[in-house]
Amino acid sequence: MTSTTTTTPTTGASGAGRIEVRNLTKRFGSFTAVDDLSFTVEPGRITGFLGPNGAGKTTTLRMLLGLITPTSGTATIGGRRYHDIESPMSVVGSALEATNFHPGRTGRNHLRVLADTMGVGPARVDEMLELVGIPAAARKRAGGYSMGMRQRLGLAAALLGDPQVLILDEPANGLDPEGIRWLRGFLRHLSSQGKTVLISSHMLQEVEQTVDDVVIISNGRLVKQGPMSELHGSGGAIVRTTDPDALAGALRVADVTSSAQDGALLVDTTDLRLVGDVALRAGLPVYELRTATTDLEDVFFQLTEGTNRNLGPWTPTDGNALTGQEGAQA
Ligand SMILES: Nc1ncnc2c1ncn2[C@@H]1O[C@H](COP(=O)(O)OP(=O)(O)OP(=O)(O)O)[C@@H](O)[C@H]1O
Repeated sequence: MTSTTTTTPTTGASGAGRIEVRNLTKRFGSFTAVDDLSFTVEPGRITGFLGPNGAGKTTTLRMLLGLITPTSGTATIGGRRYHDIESPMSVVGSALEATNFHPGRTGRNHLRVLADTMGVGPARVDEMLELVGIPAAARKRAGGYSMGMRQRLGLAAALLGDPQVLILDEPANGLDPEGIRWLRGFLRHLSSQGKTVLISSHMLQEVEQTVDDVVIISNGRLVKQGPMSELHGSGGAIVRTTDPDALAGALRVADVTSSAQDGALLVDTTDLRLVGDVALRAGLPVYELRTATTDLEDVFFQLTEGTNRNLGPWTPTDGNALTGQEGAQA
């Protein structure tokens, strides 16, 4: 998959598509759902916003989208709070959940109503339905949609205004493997156009092949921000040869430490070429040489374990609970 990063006029040095969250806190009564959270999301990249259930992801996204008011701190898009953006839907497209459609209305009508409020023509509606792969289904009532179809309709709605920034809450939920593959390619295409793509998930593995960067939270607090590649860790390299002791000695001379592991050597470098060259000079055959990747499930668990709280005092009772407009101003 290509990952070309082009800069569009809207993503220049002004950081028009940059999301900045600074010291963001949200308390519900005495319960702190989001706790002094700061992170940045860059244009032209896909960022995974990750954390276990109840970590505070949706609450953060709702603050970013002006649906609830922060207790303190700021969340801005291109330097402005959502409510201060002139025509927000042409700057930010979002899908906070996939169940929020009027069941009696067809997918296409749903989009047309939205398009009307945004001053977008009907041709764009059909174009978006085509783009997300549900042009035929769009003539059916949304009440009969599968979860995957609702996700696609939500995506089409988010894209109607051709926004610079896309914010999707658990977009892979309900998609089959083919759907997830499609979503990955689709989001990659958008980010290669310079758009900012932020997607939340409670499963690192679900998005590991999709995202460039991660922001991991637990208990409402940041536990890690950085490129996805960092999570795979500099776990060193694994090398297998006929005489591990001899190779360990040769590596030591080259200033590289190593230790025995299951008949192979775990080498303290990720420079595979160096290890191969050392083995060659030592006259040792190499049967296996690879980067020692870390198990992502373990990484996620280690980063968030012990800090994960149980669900807070409030649990949504139905699918629409999280779209409540508490604190929202039109
Ligand atoms: N309106 C509210 N009133 C009280 N508590 C709330 C409210 N909204 C969310 N919470 C609580 O805040 C915490 C964070 O919830 P949030 O939905 O943001 O988590 P999440 O990371 O999105 O989790 P999930 O992956 O399960 O959607 C949870 O414990 C939740 O019960």
